[in-house]
Amino acid sequence: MAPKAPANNGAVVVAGGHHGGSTDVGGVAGGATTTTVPTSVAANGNGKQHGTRKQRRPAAVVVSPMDKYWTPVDDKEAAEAVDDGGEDGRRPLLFRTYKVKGILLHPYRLLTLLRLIAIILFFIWRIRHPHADGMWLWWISIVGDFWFGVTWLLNQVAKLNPTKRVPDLSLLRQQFDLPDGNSNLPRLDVFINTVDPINEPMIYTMNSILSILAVDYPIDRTATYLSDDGGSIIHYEGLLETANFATLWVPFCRKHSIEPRAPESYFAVKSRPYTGNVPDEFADDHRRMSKEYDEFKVRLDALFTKIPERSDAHNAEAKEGVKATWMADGTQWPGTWFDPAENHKKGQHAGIVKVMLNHPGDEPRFGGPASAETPLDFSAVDVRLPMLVYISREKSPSHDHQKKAGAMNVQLRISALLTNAPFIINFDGDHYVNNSQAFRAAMCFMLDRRDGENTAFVQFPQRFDDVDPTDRYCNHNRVFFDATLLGLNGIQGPSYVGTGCMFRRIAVYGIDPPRWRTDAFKLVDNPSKFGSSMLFINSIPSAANQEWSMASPPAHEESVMEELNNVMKCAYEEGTEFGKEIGWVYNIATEDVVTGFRVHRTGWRSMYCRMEPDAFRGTAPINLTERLCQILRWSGGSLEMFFSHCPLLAGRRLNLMQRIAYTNMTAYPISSVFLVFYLLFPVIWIFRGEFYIQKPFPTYVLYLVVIIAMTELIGMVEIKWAGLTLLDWIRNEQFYIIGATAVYPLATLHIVLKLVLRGNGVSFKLTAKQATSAVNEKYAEMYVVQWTPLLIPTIAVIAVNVGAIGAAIGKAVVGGWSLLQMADASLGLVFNAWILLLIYPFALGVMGRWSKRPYILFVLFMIGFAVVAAVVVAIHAARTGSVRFHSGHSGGASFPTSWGF
Ligand SMILES: O=c1ccn([C@@H]2O[C@H](COP(=O)(O)OP(=O)(O)O[C@H]3O[C@H](CO)[C@@H](O)[C@H](O)[C@H]3O)[C@@H](O)[C@H]2O)c(=O)[nH]1
Ligand SMILES: [Mn+2]
Repeated sequence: MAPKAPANNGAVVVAGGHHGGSTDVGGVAGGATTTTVPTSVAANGNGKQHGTRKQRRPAAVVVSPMDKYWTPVDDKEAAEAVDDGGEDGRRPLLFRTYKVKGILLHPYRLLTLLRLIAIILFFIWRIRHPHADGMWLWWISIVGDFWFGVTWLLNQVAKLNPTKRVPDLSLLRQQFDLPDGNSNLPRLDVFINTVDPINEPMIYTMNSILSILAVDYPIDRTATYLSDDGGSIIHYEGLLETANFATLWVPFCRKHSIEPRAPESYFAVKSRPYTGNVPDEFADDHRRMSKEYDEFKVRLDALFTKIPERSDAHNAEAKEGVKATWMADGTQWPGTWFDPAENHKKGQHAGIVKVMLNHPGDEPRFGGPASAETPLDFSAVDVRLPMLVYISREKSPSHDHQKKAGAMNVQLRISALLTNAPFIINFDGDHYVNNSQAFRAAMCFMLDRRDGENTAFVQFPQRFDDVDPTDRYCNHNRVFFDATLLGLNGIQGPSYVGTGCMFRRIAVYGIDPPRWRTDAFKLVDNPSKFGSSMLFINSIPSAANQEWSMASPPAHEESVMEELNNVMKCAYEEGTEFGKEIGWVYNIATEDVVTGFRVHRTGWRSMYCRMEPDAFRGTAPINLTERLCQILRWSGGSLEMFFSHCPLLAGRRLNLMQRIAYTNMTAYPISSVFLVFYLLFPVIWIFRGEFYIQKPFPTYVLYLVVIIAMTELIGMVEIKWAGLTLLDWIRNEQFYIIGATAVYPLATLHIVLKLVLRGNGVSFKLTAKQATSAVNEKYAEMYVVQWTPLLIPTIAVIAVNVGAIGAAIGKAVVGGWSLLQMADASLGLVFNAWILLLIYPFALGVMGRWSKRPYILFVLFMIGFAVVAAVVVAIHAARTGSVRFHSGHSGGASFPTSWGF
């Protein structure tokens, strides 16, 4: 997204340097969609353009209402950059920095300060009044409230300086694209991972690959590496089909400048404005492509039957007893077989690397007119395809493969030998490029003159296609992606959260950023930590040079092929620093956060890049159980990181605020222990009458009301600057509570067991992706109830709170409450009802299909209250012989707290 360029600002940049007084920045290389609208042109002839004012409005970037409250803060720098016009080899200014306008920022900070004062006063007051009906509960709640206060503060301080950075695509184009259609942009290796063609439907992975191949980036400067952790021939042949289909799809995308460039998503939208240059051919081409794509999908599906049939035929001939899986060329598949056999099963097979599309060379190659083989006219389109490589690393039962992190470290070495691009971008198999300008956008940060060379990675937000409109399970994580990460962006940069992140290769290698290099600095101080491959070690210096450009396609000599085999062996990493100081970090369920942490700790910074339309999109687990498993992995991994890589002790290269942010990001599951206590506390209601956790009660409630109201106020300011909806905010609260009851206590327990008993941490369980195309019903997956013990604690919390409300009603019927007691009791009820409201999405989740009619849930709740109330009345009647109203004495265990927010 891009805040509107300030209209009357002399600093709206058109750097003169390279292009003299040229006003043409609308180069249409590779299907670019940039438009230039010169309003007045008065170049003064010396390369500086004082009289020129242009509104540059890249068509792919739309001004969003989310940007209303932001204002640019780098006008001066931008103006200076225009003045020196890139002279003396100075890099241009490729993004603009925005901060929240004072009208929101000042109240936001002030409210934070006021709430801090309020909670401090609250604690002082509580400590001075140690009165309660149960002192042990009082103590627990004091510790709990203190912990909530601290974590709230940790969470909040990292958000006090939100910073947005908006890439300037047209300036990048102007600075790096050459008039002859070539480009000076740096080279980029794309990593994409998959494990299983069923659990991660292959159609996603192949769509993702197609969208990457069709990206608007110099064709000879990207190479895509698919890592297949299943060693599956289906992926291998699927990728061959895809490479083949890409010869039509990619030129089609370029010819008509279509978006998005993943066919499944493209064809899902029925109509959209045309932005290409050959509108009269579009309708025909579109129809043909749609047909071709359908046929392509049929071919992909057919692989699941074709290959077994082919193999059966071969096996019948061979008659050896083993049922091998055969490749099309009549040789045995080195990876996993359909009928697993020794050395041909998951977790035990040879390594495979196969270049499917070779480097295309740096000369444009135009297609031909429509013909029998090529049904579309590509005579004015560059039909080259970027390089594409299939990798399946060696697996053996004697080695821990370290899941995704292990796969990525192999990609790191293979790509170093083949293309060795200074930059790397990574995708999960189900995430595709939704905005063809995304790679360029990330480059704006890497190449900017300010902190570009100290920037290790550019993280994009994760956006999802398959989430239901109300985002029941908070899959979008809007508060995190649109508020928290902008906060970090104002410190040392966003944390690395996985898919959709561009890296500087040497930062992944653990090398120091320029800012922290001393005179004694050596790029490779100790080669052996990189392992034994000299080819790999020798590739490091060129990876450090972002201008480094491969003159010719990589050679596939025998020696290189041999070395490729060597670096993907399980044993390669023995005695090296891979998984520790080099590459993606091992032995943790969230390799992403901890890898980013290591990079930040080395002194690098990172940048956050949101754009409109979304850069990348993917699928999210919308089944409650899958979603809970996912956050179990995340929270378990985070907590593990808190103990194994303690952010507080990270050293001076990690900004103090960043350290605080990482502490909060990793220690957050601990809060749940207190939270569960609070949420289950109403159980006392059911068995006892009056019960106060803090006396004098009215003052206590007053404090809580103030503190909670302030949280909500802060939240309301936050949703304004972050551009969130109220629902986004509520979902975030709700899922926090659901996580805190269902998952975080378990994650905490896991880690305690691991620390105390040296057991295993939380492991990486793949989230199953649903195949949307396979089912007719929308969000069908959301209605599936999959039983898991993870559901128990939250169900217990629901039961306790329904029980508490029912008991209160029952007691109100039979008890003789005074007005004051009634007031106390109703406060208690508000708390119970509030808990139920927060847990509501979970309750819907366990209702399965019934949740299509949410009123059923209310009916169930009512029945629950009535039943419990009736039981209370009945017990009372049994005890006293009759139902006498106005007897016993009962009160409210009113129980709001200051938790969490
Ligand atoms: O042995 C394995 C297991 C997983 N993966 C890949 O890892 C990716 C992420 O797996 P997924 O099950 O989709 O996890 P998510 O929770 O959806 O992933 C989020 O969280 C992960 C960390 O927990 C990050 O690595 C991801 O980038 C981020 O999208 C997928 O592409 C998998 O193919 C492998 O390559 N090998
Ligand atoms: Mn995923």
